[in-house]
Amino acid sequence: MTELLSDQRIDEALQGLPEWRRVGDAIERSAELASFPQAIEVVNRVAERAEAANHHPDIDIRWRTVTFRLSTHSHGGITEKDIALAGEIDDVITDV
Ligand SMILES: C[C@H](O)[C@H](O)[C@H]1CNC2=NC(N)=NC(=O)C2=N1
Repeated sequence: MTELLSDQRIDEALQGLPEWRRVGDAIERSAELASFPQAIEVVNRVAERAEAANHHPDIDIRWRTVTFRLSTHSHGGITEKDIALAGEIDDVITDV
């Protein structure tokens, strides 16, 4: 059962996600890639992970900088689904 996380749990989870920060009812991180094509490659790989998880980030692409914002829209806030996908996004960025 997906539930909204407490502020304490969010803070704990962000300890393990040092690139991410809380922005209101979402968590967010940016990454600067080596090129625009590489930024798009990251977005495509994240899209595959998101589809597999049936959980989708908001994505902002500005040249080489990609910003991912995660919130569980159906719950209006941050759930474990956001924490899990954030970890997967970090893996994609590290591996690209
Ligand atoms: C019908 C489908 O399962 C839902 O709309 C999914 C799709 N992806 C989603 N992504 C996010 N971030 N939040 C959701 O509530 C959500 N719901």
